[in-house]
Amino acid sequence: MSGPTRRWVGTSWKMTKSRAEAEAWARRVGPVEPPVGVVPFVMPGFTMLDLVRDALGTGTAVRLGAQNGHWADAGPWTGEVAMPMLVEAGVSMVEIGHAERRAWFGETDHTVALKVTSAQRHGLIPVICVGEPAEVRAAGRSTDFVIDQIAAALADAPTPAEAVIAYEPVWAIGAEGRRPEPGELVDVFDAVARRWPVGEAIAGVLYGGSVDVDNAAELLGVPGCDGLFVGRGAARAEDFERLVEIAGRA
Ligand SMILES: O=C(CO)COP(=O)(O)O
Repeated sequence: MSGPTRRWVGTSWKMTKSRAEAEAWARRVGPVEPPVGVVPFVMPGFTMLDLVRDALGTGTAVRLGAQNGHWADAGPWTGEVAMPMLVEAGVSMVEIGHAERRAWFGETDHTVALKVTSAQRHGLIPVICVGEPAEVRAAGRSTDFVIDQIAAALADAPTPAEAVIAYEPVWAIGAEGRRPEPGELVDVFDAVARRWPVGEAIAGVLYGGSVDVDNAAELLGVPGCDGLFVGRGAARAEDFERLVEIAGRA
């Protein structure tokens, strides 16, 4: 996965959207031709993966992702979805270790590492979510915290160069989150870029947390930021399209 640096623009719908809403979004976004080097992706809920895949259409530039996947290939894991199942559904990327999953569903650095390994064994690009809580930032330990999370996630990765990192500080995510000043992100992006150079050791480092069409360009301007991972700010198809355009100019 070497070559020119890419710009990734992705959205996770988390636990939102009806099938009708999902289909309308995907039908509109599917035919979009992104600017050269921009890689759009969407991560719907599991029950909508086939629907969204079909609504995006064959030949779409938009990659399909899932919001989670289990580390075992199959077995007695009630309620879980295995990476081979995602592959069968047409998924090419899988989100791993989102802050909400770490906070509510017991995800740890260990389970994140297991999932990264499984995703890569099955040819999926893991989107590894990392980010410090507010108290860690207040204590001035953001960079060390994030570096440790990434190192743990990649500890057993068969091909670390084909992993995407999403830096999503916990304090910036969701309706309760605080919009970051780009300057607040510089140190973390700088430290990650030094340790895992893009194109060599990692496929891209994205920023996520309270991104929208108004702050996208300035966030993409943070050195080492290779893209955006967006929740609420990309829920509307037209906003996602704008974000893809903005990434093309950044
Ligand atoms: O968690 C996020 C993306 O995974 C970010 O969510 P928001 O963009 O809604 O803050």
